[in-house]
Amino acid sequence: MEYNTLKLQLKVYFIMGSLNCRAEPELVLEQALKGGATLFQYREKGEGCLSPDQKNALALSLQKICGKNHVPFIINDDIDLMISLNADGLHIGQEDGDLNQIRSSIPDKILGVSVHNVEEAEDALRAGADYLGVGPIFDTSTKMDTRDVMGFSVLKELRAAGITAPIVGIGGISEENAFEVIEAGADGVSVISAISQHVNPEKAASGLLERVEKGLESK
Ligand SMILES: Cc1ncsc1CCOP(=O)(O)O
Ligand SMILES: C=C1C=NC(C(F)(F)F)=NC1=N
Ligand SMILES: [Mg+2]
Repeated sequence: MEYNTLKLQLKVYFIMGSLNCRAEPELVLEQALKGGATLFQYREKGEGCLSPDQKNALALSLQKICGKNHVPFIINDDIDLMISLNADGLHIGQEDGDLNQIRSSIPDKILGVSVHNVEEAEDALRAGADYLGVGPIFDTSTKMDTRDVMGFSVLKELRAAGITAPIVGIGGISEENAFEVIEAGADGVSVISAISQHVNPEKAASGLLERVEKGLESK
């Protein structure tokens, strides 16, 4: 997908699985999209996450909600699920398989890769990644096995290295710090709990979008 279109879609990238939600996942997603979330990733991970059948059923239900709202639907890790649902894209980590092989198997899909430094970023882009997920920027209790918290510096380093590809920051991002994440060089913010744990996901999404837009204007 064209860089600029994808950069616009990365503004408020909501990620969620059944474990991350306070309320019913479908309801949380509906509200997040209503509030202005621009992209969605279904990430069913962690202790006690859904069984494959339950996961497939929830994925289908969430995909329909994204379709209704004309927001691309991305699957985390599970390429078979992505293919069986004909989802819009896949997000993978450094240890989720050979990137070149995955890229060639889904040439027309959005492919996102988690990276933690310039070297991983350049490798991912060479292999055909469409966007990079960079983090954890701040402390997070949502994912227990993250790399060390890196702060804004990694975003600045990637841009200083001449990387112009779409980048989204992730990890402990909220309305309070979203502006700085954009200023540091990200095209958007990716959040789980700031929306999924909020009593009003619609308000959470719109607040994040407003801070991201302000950050983009200031660059
Ligand atoms: C999936 C992932 N990758 C790096 S941090 C993280 C969790 C982000 O969750 P939150 O937005 O609640 O900090
Ligand atoms: C671990 C992850 C890191 N980044 C992203 C994204 F925000 F999509 F780039 N998603 C993930 N699941
Ligand atoms: Mg992964």
